[in-house]
Amino acid sequence: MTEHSWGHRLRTAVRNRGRLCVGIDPHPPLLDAWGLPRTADGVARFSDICVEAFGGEVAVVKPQVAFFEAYGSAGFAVLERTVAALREAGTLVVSDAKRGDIGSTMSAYAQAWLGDGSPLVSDAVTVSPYLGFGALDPAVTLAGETGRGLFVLARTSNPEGGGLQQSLTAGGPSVAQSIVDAAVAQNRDGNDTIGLVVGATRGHGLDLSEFTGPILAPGLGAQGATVRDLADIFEGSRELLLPNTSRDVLKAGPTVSALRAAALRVRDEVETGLA
Ligand SMILES: O=C(O)c1cc(=O)[nH]c(=O)n1[C@@H]1O[C@H](COP(=O)(O)O)[C@@H](O)[C@H]1O
Repeated sequence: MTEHSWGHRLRTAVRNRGRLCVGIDPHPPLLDAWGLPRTADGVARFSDICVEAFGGEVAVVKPQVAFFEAYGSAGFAVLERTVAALREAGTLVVSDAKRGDIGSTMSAYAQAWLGDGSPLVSDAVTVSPYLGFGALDPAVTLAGETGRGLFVLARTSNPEGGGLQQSLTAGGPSVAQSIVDAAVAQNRDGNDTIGLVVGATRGHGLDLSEFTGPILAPGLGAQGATVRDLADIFEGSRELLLPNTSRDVLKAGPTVSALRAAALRVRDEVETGLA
């Protein structure tokens, strides 16, 4: 593993600041609760508060792109500033864009989220493998070259995911397991460029024993998963487990101090529960 690699950068961040990944999801009802307008300016204020509360405090922050995209170019401008400010503060940013397309188009998405000099450049991006894992190749290559990462959806936290993800491929393993296996093969260079998304809301039924990369586990809090569930579900694959929570922390806003305290409390609970 090189010092420049995503796996190395992430391990260092987690060692210094814990493994919790806090989401920035400016849902319209949260804007209301924070006394902010449902406009790009409201999202900007929301994001500034989050940057102040989480930047340099937690290892990883995951802005959910949809809540910015909803306001068009003004929303994207807020997202650009938010991502840059968090990275400037030393927090790793996983942009939750869930991109996935045919290879030639995937290359453009990869440039947008992982390319040096792109206005939206992030440390990692979430991607969907459901156009075929191989279609992600341009993003895999660029991430490897730039020391950035991908989080590939394998077994999602939502109840609707199972029908597709648990169905069996022609070769035998489930669709979700075939994604895990492809990620294991890609990570053989030791850089752990490929992470997986595996929800914390139920048993995943996957064999993760050969997977050494990061596992982003959403579902903690608002979707019902507890720290105890994380410990049970991810027994044996906890080294780079990054539990994600968004609304459960964000509901503590709008003051910076309350928001930061909520994030650090969940972070500490997670550290204790997974020790
Ligand atoms: O890729 C994701 O981050 C993701 C995958 C998944 O399986 N489930 C899931 O909830 N997420 C995201 O994780 C966040 C969860 O938010 P809360 O339910 O508020 O904690 C949202 O931004 C979701 O889009």
